[in-house]
Formats: sequence, C-alpha cells, structure tokens
Amino acid sequence: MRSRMNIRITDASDVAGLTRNPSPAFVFRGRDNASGGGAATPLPRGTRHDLAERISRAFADAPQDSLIGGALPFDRADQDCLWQCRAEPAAAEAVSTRGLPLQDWQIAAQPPASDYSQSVGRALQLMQDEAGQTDALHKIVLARSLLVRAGHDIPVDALLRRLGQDPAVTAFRVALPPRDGRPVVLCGATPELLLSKSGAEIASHPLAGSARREVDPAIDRSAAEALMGSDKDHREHAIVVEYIMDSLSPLCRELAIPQGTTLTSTRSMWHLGTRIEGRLRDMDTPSVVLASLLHPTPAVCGLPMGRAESLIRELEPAPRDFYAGAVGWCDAQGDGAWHVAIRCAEICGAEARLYAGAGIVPGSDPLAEAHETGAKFGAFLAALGLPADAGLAGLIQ
Ligand SMILES: C=C(O[C@H]1C=CC=C(C(=O)O)[C@@H]1O)C(=O)O
Repeated sequence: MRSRMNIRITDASDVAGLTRNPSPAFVFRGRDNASGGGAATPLPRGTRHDLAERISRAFADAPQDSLIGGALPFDRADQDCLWQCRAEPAAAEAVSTRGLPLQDWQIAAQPPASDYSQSVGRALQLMQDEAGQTDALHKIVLARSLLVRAGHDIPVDALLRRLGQDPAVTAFRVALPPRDGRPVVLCGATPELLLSKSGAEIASHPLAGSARREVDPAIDRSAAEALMGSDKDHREHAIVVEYIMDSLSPLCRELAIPQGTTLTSTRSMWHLGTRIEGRLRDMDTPSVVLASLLHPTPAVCGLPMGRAESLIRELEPAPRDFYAGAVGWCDAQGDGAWHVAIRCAEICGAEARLYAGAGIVPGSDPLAEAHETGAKFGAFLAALGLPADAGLAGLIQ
C-alpha cells in the first residue's frame, strides 16, 4: 500500500484568494517520493458537513492527476484549509539552511507548565467524581504551547528538511489562512497515521502512551520496557484503538489488527502503537472524507468525545486551530494519506507556536504529563536549533 508521499505544490494563491503566494501550499515528506505541482487553488472553505460535496465537485472537472491536500482543524465546527493542484514527480531541491539555528530567540510557555499540571489535576478530579456515571469522562488529551520568537523570519523549508531527517515521521508544511495579510504555515513532523487509502485498502496507525527517549541505550531500553509494561498507558492506548475499530467497522468488509499493540519510536519518543488494516465496502469514499469521519480520535481529544471537546475548550487557554487536526492529501481516485497534526507549530514570520498534548486517564500523574508534553516539544525545538529540553523549563527534574 502506498502510505507515504512526498508532495510539493508550487505557485499557490493564498487561502482567501486575495494575493499570490510564492510558497508551496502543501508539502509532505515521508518514505515514498511523489509530488504535486503547478498552480494550487484554494478549495472553497467549509466544514466536515459539506466536505464530501466540495471534494466531489472539485474533482468533477479536474484532470486525472489532480490532488487535494491541506489541513482539517481540530474543532469539527471550524473551517478546513484545503488546496487543489496537479501531481508531478518529486524533484530533488537544494534547500538553504540559512536562518537555522534560530538567532536572538525567546520562548514563553503558554500556559506555564505548572498551570498545565493544575488543569490535568482538575480533569483527573472530574474523572474521579464522575466515575460510574453515564457519560462519565474516561479520557481527555490536554495540550499546552510554547511561543518561540526569533530575531528574524523562521526559514520553513530548512526547518522541514531538518524535521524530515527522522525516518519514523512524516514531515509536513501546509499553508493556512493568512493573518493580518501575512502568510501562516502549519509545519511539523508527525509520527501518527490517521488514515491511508489505496483502492479498497485502508490503514490507520494510532499512537497513545508515551515515554521520552534517553541517550544512554540501557536507560532508553528500560524506558521502553516500562512503557510496554504500564497499565495506565495501555488503558490510554486501548481507548483509541477501540474508537477507531468501532468507527471503521461499519465501513469495512474486513478489519484487523495484524500485529497487536507494539512499541514504536521516533528519535525522541517511544509510543505504544497499533496498526489497523481494513478493506472498504465502498472504495469510492475519498480518503479525506474517511479521515474527517475518524477525527478527532481519543489520541487527541478524549472519550466521550463531546465531553472531552467541551472540557478542552474550558481548560486550554487558547483554541487549537489546526493543531491536533489532520493533514494530508487525496488524489482523484480518493486514495491518499492523512496524518494526525501533532509535533507541529503554526509559523508566521519570526514566530512559531509549538503544541504538545498528553492523554489523561485515571492513574495519570499531573507532573509526569507536563514532563511528557515537554519531551514532545523536543524534536521540533532541536530542528529549530534550540535546546531540546526547553519545554521542560519550570518543571522539577
Ligand atoms: C497529542 C499528542 O500526542 C498523541 C499521540 C501520541 C501519544 C500521545 C500520548 O501518549 O498522550 C498522544 O495521544 C501530541 O504529541 O501533541
């Protein structure tokens, strides 16, 4: 199955269609190399309610090598940001590394790590108070952000190149709606496949349950073993797998978990992961529509979903926008790959807002969850040339 692509779209106009934007509208760098090019046009914006209709209309008169790609927001009521363009073979490009490492930078934790721990504590208290009730909260994923300000514009292409050096991730950049007339991009390196589709075959590879990688190989191995033996992390993980199996099963004639739950890793994190594979009943449903049906999984939201969504709104100080949404691409046959938009930042000029979240279930420890989010910032911070442990500032080591 073709599950990873390298897509580059050039010569895009901005989302509002007001100005020309010379930067690519979307780029995905994974194991397979493929790319799209030519003029990218913004799809009319809308929500998941009219997504299938907009996709079908967009492909109706488009050439066979046409692609749609971009970002779905975390909040299902918000508008997505999708682009249409023609696919073209991947071209090797020289990327300047000028601007990295960042110079004259400052980092602000928003909220501070201690406030984040308090919110985790509140969610845990709520779970305890509601235990046994109908509609009780079983899991919530709470996120925090780091605002990085540099003394110069952040070079997104160079950053993408550095993020893509980890073979376990899909590095991406997606042009978002401009802010005050200035270009905004979502850029990151996600390890989590929400959904890929090739013909009737689909796959999903949810991750939940995490431990920070260690430099010393023996300590690193024990961290992995502790994660694999952790009841709390397996409960946190199983909620995601069950949700995805339940959501996909009505759409599939076959659905299986061939290898069970295994350890997976990026260069900076260990995770529990479960690859799910299926065969669709109706192979004409486009991958982006399937992704929007699955999103948001309890790897980024919680269970029950509606309760978790409203508590996230209450406990997180700022809207997530496209963090914890989905990013990906879809071709005219409906095939494509959509990834969970994590380990990423929204970048505008000299500013990047990095996001990281952690799944909370009964038994979670507020301080450990703050550390976990701190560790999840590590890969992005390192790619910017900043201290990888800057997200741990303010936490007792
Ligand atoms: C929500 C994030 O990670 C998710 C994916 C993998 C492991 C997770 C965890 O262990 O909490 C999260 O569910 C994030 O990185 O911002």
